[in-house]
Amino acid sequence: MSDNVKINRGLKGIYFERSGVSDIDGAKGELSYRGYSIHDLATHSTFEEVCYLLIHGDLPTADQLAAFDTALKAARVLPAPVLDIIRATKDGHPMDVLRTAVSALAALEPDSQQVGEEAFVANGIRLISQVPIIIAAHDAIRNGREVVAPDMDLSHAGNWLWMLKGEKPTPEATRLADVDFILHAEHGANASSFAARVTIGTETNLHGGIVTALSTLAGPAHGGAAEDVMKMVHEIGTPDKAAAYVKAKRAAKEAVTGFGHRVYRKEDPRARHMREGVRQLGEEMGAPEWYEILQAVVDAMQPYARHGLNVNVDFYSGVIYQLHGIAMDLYVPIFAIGRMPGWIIQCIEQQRGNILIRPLTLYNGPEPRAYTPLNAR
Ligand SMILES: CC(=O)SCCNC(=O)CCNC(=O)[C@H](O)C(C)(C)COP(=O)(O)OP(=O)(O)OC[C@H]1O[C@@H](n2cnc3c(N)ncnc32)[C@H](O)[C@@H]1OP(=O)(O)O
Ligand SMILES: O=C([O-])CC(=O)C(=O)O
Repeated sequence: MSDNVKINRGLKGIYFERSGVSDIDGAKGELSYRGYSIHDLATHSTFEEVCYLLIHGDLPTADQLAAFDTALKAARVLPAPVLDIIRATKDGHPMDVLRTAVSALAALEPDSQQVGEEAFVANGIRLISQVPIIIAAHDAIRNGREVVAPDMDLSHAGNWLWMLKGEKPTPEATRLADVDFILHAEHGANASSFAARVTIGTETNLHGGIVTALSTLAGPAHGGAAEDVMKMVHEIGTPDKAAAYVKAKRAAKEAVTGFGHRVYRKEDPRARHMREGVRQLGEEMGAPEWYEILQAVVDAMQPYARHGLNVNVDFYSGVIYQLHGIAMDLYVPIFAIGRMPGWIIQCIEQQRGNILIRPLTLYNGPEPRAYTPLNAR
């Protein structure tokens, strides 16, 4: 095989498709959804509005938003066999349980087999509502609590917190979860969205794409980072130990989790909103030490920042969840709640004028050789 072929390992810097959904300027550290800055959306919008924006292309009018919200609320229901499957798998990692439950929905809900834009939008809206319910139901079941019934008066974020905890969330907690979902909603050709596109490229249904995306999100190099950051914070223990921790990691050439990004060379623009959330919440709850440990890690990583190594979105989110008393293994599923509209619209984009995604690998195995039968080896 030719030595002249250029291999783009990890598809670094490769454009494989056009997309009208989100724009990332990695050099400037900027992100927008459908032309709207992430900062404006995180400050002024709700997750429901952002879902509408991502899926339909424009911000909704009040009537459009009300109709969209009604459709989302109508979908706050799980078929009983899915709850049985959650019970049967309750001791697994919540991400495995979530993926299994979404797979079960594909088998149980006849509409899920349909393809085409209309079907993807309808099934997408249903899944946006079902995913947080699966996560909350699993957490209740594994802790021996009753599954909490959805509250149709609450927003998407409020209802998720209500079903998770069984108590009405404060407006502040609801808003923090809402902003977290907005910030995680969409991010171009990230690994899980790309994987979903590969699946949809074979002309399969939306549930298949979402199951692929969930599998891909789970790893520590992608959505699993928030959980790892929290483990790191616990391991460090106090701010004065952060510098030694970072030094040891760098000496061992190991990644400091929550830092680094394939595209951003400046700070991930989403991190600023999460940082402010951690700082404020920590102060309000009389637990400022978590923020202080995180900032001590940031200080210790300063020498590497000039190489483009900065915090990413997952650096701060874990501490927010911890302050809310949410179990560490739920951090990746929470990311999935936020990323649902991004996956859905990318699956929709992929199937418009679809092309099978099928790159090449350059063979570097053994030269052709004679086959030896088993009894002669
Ligand atoms: C929502 C998200 O998915 S955001 C990402 C969440 N993941 C994490 O936080 C895990 C930690 N980070 C990482 O593992 C990586 O930065 C990734 C996987 C996110 C991106 O990786 P890549 O784009 O492949 O970057 P790459 O691995 O080429 O790194 C470039 C250089 O920065 C270094 N580097 C990258 N990330 C880190 C890190 N977190 N800590 C220390 N060094 C790092 C690499 O060692 C490499 O150095 P070298 O050029 O001297 O070999
Ligand atoms: O874009 C990426 O590679 C990872 C990321 O930040 C995300 O999915 O939000």
